[in-house]
Amino acid sequence: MAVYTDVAEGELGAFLKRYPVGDLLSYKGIAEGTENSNFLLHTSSGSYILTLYEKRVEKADLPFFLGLMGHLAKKGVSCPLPVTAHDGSVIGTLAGRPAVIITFLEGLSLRRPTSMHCAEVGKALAALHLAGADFPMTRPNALAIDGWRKLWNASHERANEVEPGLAAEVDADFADFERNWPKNLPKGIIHADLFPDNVFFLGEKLSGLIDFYFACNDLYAYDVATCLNAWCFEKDFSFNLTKGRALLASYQSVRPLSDQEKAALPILARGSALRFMLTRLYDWLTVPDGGLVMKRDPTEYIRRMRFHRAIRSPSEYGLA
Ligand SMILES: Nc1ncnc2c1ncn2[C@@H]1O[C@H](COP(=O)(O)OP(=O)(O)OP(=O)(O)O)[C@@H](O)[C@H]1O
Ligand SMILES: N[C@@H](CCO)C(=O)O
Repeated sequence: MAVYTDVAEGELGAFLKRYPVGDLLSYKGIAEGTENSNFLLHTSSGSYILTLYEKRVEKADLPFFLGLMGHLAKKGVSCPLPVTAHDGSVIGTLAGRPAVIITFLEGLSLRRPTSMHCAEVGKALAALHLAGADFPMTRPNALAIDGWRKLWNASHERANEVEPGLAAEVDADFADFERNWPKNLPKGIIHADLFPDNVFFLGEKLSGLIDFYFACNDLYAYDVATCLNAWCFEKDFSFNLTKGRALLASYQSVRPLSDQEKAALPILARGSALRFMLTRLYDWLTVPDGGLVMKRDPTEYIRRMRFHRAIRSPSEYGLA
């Protein structure tokens, strides 16, 4: 459930008068999502999404996220467009939270993507990387190695409760990443959280990308590695080579990977698996049960870390 902050109808009606969206007809909270409070609005001019930003999104980062969506949409990436208020501002305040209205995207996210969907994602990710190349703002990745370290320090003591031996396993990974993490690969704007719940489809065609609230400047191949983790593993934690091949081939049909990027995929995929394991582990250990925050299982990403550790050649991901 991701409606942390409730909004009264009168308050919302008054807020909407600031935007060229017509009159409010109805609204409801959206259960999906974990980070922010989202509402679906129906107004006399159509459908919109209202987002109230909660704890993890820094207000100072909002101009980057919203500017990026506007930039990408202008360049033909199908993503929500922030609605500008009559006074020229984009970020307002509602129920004591920073609040934004974005356009509604048609489509559905998938629970069981096929290799055809993986191919669509690969192509869209590469198009996003190209379209972001001339975006003028920058944002460092708050969840790069230093950020992982903070999460790990906060979780280390209780890590073995989740999986016996996890503390020593992750300590060894950190030592490896701090020595060997690739630095000189092509870099630019990445989505950094392009999971199936953030991609909409109409049938087999991708209809849009959402949730740019982890977007930042980092290695393009790291974003590819995150997608391999999020899209190409089955529920039994096996890697689906057909899906990997489809995602990577269609990514490369738009933006070919260099030999260095290909060679780095195993360590990037392992690092990305650690990053999602750590945010999940932190929530698992710190967020009270039965609360509003949806906790995700960290062990799914421990399995992925182990899979990548055993990779001997990037061709095992289906790289041509
Ligand atoms: N522009 C949009 N068009 C249609 N639906 C949207 C749009 N933006 C968000 N949604 C809906 O709201 C839900 C939550 O959005 P979003 O993923 O941005 O939230 P979040 O709290 O940041 O979640 P998380 O970071 O966990 O993915 C989505 O799953 C989708 O159902
Ligand atoms: N995609 C993240 C959650 C929120 O960004 C995960 O699956 O852990």
